[in-house]
Amino acid sequence: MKILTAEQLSEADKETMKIQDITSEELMERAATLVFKEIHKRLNGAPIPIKIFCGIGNNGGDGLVIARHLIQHDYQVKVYVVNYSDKRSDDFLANYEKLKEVTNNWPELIKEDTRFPEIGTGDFVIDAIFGIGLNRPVKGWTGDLVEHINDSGAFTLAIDMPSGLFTDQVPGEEAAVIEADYTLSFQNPKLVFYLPQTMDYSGELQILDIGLDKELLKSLDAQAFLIDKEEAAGMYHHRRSNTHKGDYGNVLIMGGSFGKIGSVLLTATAALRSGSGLCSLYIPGCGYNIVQTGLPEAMVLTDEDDKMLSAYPNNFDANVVCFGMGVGTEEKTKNALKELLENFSDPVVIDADGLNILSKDKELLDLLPENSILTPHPGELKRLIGEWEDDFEKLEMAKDFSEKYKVILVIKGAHTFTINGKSMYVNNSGNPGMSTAGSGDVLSGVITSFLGQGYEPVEAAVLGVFLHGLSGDIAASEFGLESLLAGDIAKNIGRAVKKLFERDAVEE
Ligand SMILES: NC(=O)C1=CN([C@@H]2O[C@H](COP(=O)(O)OP(=O)(O)OC[C@H]3O[C@@H](n4cnc5c(N)ncnc54)[C@H](O)[C@@H]3O)[C@@H](O)[C@H]2O)[C@@H](O)CC1
Ligand SMILES: Nc1ncnc2c1ncn2[C@@H]1O[C@H](COP(=O)(O)OP(=O)(O)O)[C@@H](O)[C@H]1O
Ligand SMILES: [K+]
Repeated sequence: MKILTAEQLSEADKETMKIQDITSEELMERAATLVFKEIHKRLNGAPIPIKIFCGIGNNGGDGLVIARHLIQHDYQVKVYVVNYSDKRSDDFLANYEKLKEVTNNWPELIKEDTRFPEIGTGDFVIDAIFGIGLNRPVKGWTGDLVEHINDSGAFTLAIDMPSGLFTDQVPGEEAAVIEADYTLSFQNPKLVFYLPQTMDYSGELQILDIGLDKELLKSLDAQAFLIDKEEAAGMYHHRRSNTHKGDYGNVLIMGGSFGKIGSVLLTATAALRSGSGLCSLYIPGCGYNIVQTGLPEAMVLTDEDDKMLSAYPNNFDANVVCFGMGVGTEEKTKNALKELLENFSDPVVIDADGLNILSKDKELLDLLPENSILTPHPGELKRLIGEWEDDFEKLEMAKDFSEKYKVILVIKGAHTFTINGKSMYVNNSGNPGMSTAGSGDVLSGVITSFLGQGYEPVEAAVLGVFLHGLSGDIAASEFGLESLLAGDIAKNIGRAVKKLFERDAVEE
């Protein structure tokens, strides 16, 4: 799904009104009624005190429409109008009048000197204060109200955006932002929902299709693409019957050092579990028995050094090489990487210490074959591209780096970002159980495998990241978050592929 900016979305609102010949009030009614239906589906008439905080713009207008429907369905609703300005929007005013027609319990005005209403932990708060129209940080008494809501401990549902959150910048230290438990956002996801600095504000996310014109949305340039099951399934290459192992790639994984042979074992297991036809490992001598015993399906070549990699096996005919897990950053090992980059012209996958070597000796970056895939976690990324002020700057720096060296960056995290020049792909699978040693090694194996099987490099990265996360989700549902081992992620890749083509109960 496309991630769009606030400007694109409000433009799409306006264009849709023209195309569908509807008023903005009608569009608001449509959007907010969908929100009401979601709430009604879950509350099912429960007599919980509902407190709706409405701004005076169109986000507040949504809040008023939701209030009207809830009142008409006999919910206990109290509406507060947060009077941060006197410039009420037309649709806010229209819906204010409509609300007065269905209740005598009129909205209460909250102004600068008003004592904030008490909010119990058992209340249900609806945040309709600011949406995508936010144009400056929320401070002063409005900020105090936002903090008051956050401190209440009540379940908070944000409409479109948690109030105080911008779509295109981080809120800033002093600014107040609603910490929502759930966000129902309109039409398309927003980038801030997925960035490490801001993702916690939105809580659980649901995107509501409010029926903006499909053709119009198709024509817009995405700020980024959110990758879910549907997008991943579209990238997957089905295996044909009439094939043999030579059709599925011959990958070489160069990794490990004394005490870190397990890492390369994880990568190779993941490559084979992801469908590689042939998988060979190039490791220091000390790992030979370990790997031959641990993974009989793999072939093993050893370096002349017993404890670390010191060379690249130039005579080995692989179609993809992955380098870096557990290798350390010794000079000898740097030479091994240099030899690889000087002798291999197809895309390579570089992870972990391979990245740290590149960071220490940036001249090596110029040797990277075009479309190579680099898979840094944030620490490795910082060493590679330098410090950033905030997540938005990080993404710009990463795009510049990707363009300059013509490589694909896979920035790992709760939502992994794959960056290919100006294009960004945001992963939407995975769970915190995957914050465990070796899960990155598994990811490199999955990506390497897909690259070896002939996927376009960016698809190998994006699909690999998604399946790695989905496999982690399957493993977590079996073992629980705490017990998840990186090896479990590798083992479940096949199940993850199957799941791509299963229909979820809710979709049916
Ligand atoms: N037809 C439409 O355009 C639709 C709009 N919808 C809703 O409309 C929202 C956008 O509405 P608006 O553009 O009216 O904007 P908001 O309701 O988000 O904000 C209202 C106004 O507050 C002012 N403001 C911004 N930051 C402020 C701050 N920190 N302190 C004080 N005042 C501040 C701005 O002048 C802004 O226009 C969406 O998020 C969505 O909820 C939906 O009803 C769907 C249809
Ligand atoms: N909270 C999380 N939610 C989703 N995925 C996660 C989470 N934590 C970690 N991961 C994933 O697990 C992997 C961790 O990689 P990395 O930090 O390199 O681990 P290691 O170096 O131990 O192999 C990445 O693919 C990352 O996206
Ligand atoms: K809001």
